[in-house]
Amino acid sequence: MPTVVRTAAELRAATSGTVALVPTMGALHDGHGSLMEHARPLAETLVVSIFVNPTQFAPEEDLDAYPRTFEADLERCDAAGVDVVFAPTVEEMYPHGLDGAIMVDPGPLGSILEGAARPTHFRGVLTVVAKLFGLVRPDVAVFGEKDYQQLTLIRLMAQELCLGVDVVGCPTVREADGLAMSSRNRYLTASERERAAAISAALRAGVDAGPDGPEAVLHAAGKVLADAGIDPDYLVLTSPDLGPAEAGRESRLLVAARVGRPRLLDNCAVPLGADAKNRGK
Ligand SMILES: Nc1ncnc2c1ncn2[C@@H]1O[C@H](COP(=O)(O)OP(=O)(O)OP(=O)(O)O)[C@@H](O)[C@H]1O
Ligand SMILES: CC(C)(CO)[C@@H](O)C(=O)[O-]
Ligand code: BAL
Repeated sequence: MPTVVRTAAELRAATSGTVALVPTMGALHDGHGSLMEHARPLAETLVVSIFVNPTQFAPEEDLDAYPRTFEADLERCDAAGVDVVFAPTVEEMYPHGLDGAIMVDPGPLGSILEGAARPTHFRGVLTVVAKLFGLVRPDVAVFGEKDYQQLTLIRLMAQELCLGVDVVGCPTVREADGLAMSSRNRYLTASERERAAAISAALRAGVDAGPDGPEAVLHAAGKVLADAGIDPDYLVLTSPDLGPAEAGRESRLLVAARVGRPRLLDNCAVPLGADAKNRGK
């Protein structure tokens, strides 16, 4: 079993050599498993953090209801060869309280897409990730592409604040019908769960329409969502770094939609126009 540590002092004693970190909020599934597998060969010590971070939840969100499955999480970490599970208390992470703390400003990229729907979210995410980097001192940290804007912002933060951590992204792990795995999928009823498959189907339709250009991509993806009765919060095509999409280039198609209780996210790469046609040859 991994060594479970709760404080910064215990963490220091438990880690040595090069360190890889996989930050999570627990309720671990195969998506997290793939991050651990990816991270395992990258360093001598593999640390997984499990911390449901209050500052990234708005008051009306599901902080209290967020699934907590610590014993099962430990088993999963054990199976993935994790050395250390860092599961701090809120007091350990926020010794000066949740309001009085210094917070990381995510800048303009933090207020679009997810940030438009959750205005304080990325401030909380970047702050806790910066703290985790400071506590764990990883050489490398691994995050999922499922939360693409989060990954983009963490990469940017590591560069701009010269944190000396190599930020690595991993592909999204999906259920058999294409739905991106997510801890919040458990909030879906059986009929919502069936309907939710349309989100990844919409992305696939968007990719297929890539050779015909950006408008065709958005139209094809939007139609699949509409046919399933899903009204997306956003469905956008951007450049890989979340700027404007450029014809003839690789782009990113991102979607967020509420299906019943949870807000589901997904995204994928979409080659556009000439680029997509060339790849098809
Ligand atoms: N299906 C997935 N494939 C790959 N990585 C994933 C997947 N789901 C989550 N991750 C990654 O795991 C890390 C921890 O995420 P988190 O604990 O919030 O899980 P989650 O399933 O995304 O939960 P939530 O439902 O709250 O969004 C993040 O880097 C996230 O991008
Ligand atoms: C990166 C993270 C662990 C920070 O709390 C969280 O946002 C998540 O699980 O994606
Ligand atoms: N994986 C993103 C965490 C959140 O929604 O708070």
